Amino acid sequence: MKTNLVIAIDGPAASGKGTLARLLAERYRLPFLDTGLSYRAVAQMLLSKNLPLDREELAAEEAGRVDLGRMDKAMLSLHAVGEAASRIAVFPMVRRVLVEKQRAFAQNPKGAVLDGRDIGTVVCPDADVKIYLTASPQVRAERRLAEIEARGGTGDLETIRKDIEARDARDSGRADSPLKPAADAHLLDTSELDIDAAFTAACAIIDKALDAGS
Ligand SMILES: Nc1ncnc2c1ncn2[C@@H]1O[C@H](COP(=O)(O)OP(=O)(O)OP(=O)(O)O)[C@@H](O)[C@H]1O
Ligand SMILES: Nc1ccn([C@@H]2O[C@H](COP(=O)(O)O)[C@@H](O)[C@H]2O)c(=O)n1
Repeated sequence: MKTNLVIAIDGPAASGKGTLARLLAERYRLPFLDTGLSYRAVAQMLLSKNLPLDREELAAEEAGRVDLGRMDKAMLSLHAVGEAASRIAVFPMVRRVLVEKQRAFAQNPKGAVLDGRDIGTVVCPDADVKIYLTASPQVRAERRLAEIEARGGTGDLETIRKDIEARDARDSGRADSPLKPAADAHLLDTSELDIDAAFTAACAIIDKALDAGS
């Protein structure tokens, strides 16, 4: 019987990684880390100090100050912070510092669920189960808009879709740890799956992998 379980969830912007990862962490009673927040935290620190986003050493210095246990999702969820995060995420020095912290989190004796862009490829290449979650850009933009509207905000679907596509292009196109499925990842397209159906499909993938390993 396996006593330690590491689950890696990767995928493009607004594919539902965080939503799924959180549900899986509850289901399998594992600690959960949204690694995107760590890149957002670095960006937020630079923005709040009026520091430029294009200086690798400065960004790496701020990365050293990130405390994974004290990241405030609500504060970091601004669109502008996500954009800035994807700019500093291209820097190898920043990635090195954050990946070390993320790996330490994944070393929890129980295991962990981590979501991001490079979990299955770089942070936890030996994860027990890797899921690459995706959905069409149109569906992702519709979900993002619904989320904004549910919070009382407004947005333009076309603009959101273009932003999502631009973010995906930057994340997939960078030289260090680009967004891509690990060779042994299970692909899960949720374009036509609601949250419950996506969760059920992911649990089936995980339970099958656990059965095969036991
Ligand atoms: N299968 C699904 N069906 C419908 N809505 C979904 C589904 N999965 C996630 N959502 C919704 O889509 C939105 C984006 O999901 P979420 O924030 O989990 O994505 P993400 O991949 O973590 O985003 P980011 O790239 O910003 O980290 C949320 O409003 C969430 O409730
Ligand atoms: N493992 C990761 C996680 C995130 N990033 C970068 O951070 C940006 C913001 O991430 P969100 O998931 O919170 O939207 C994202 O666009 C990536 O550039 C990363 O590089 N690696």
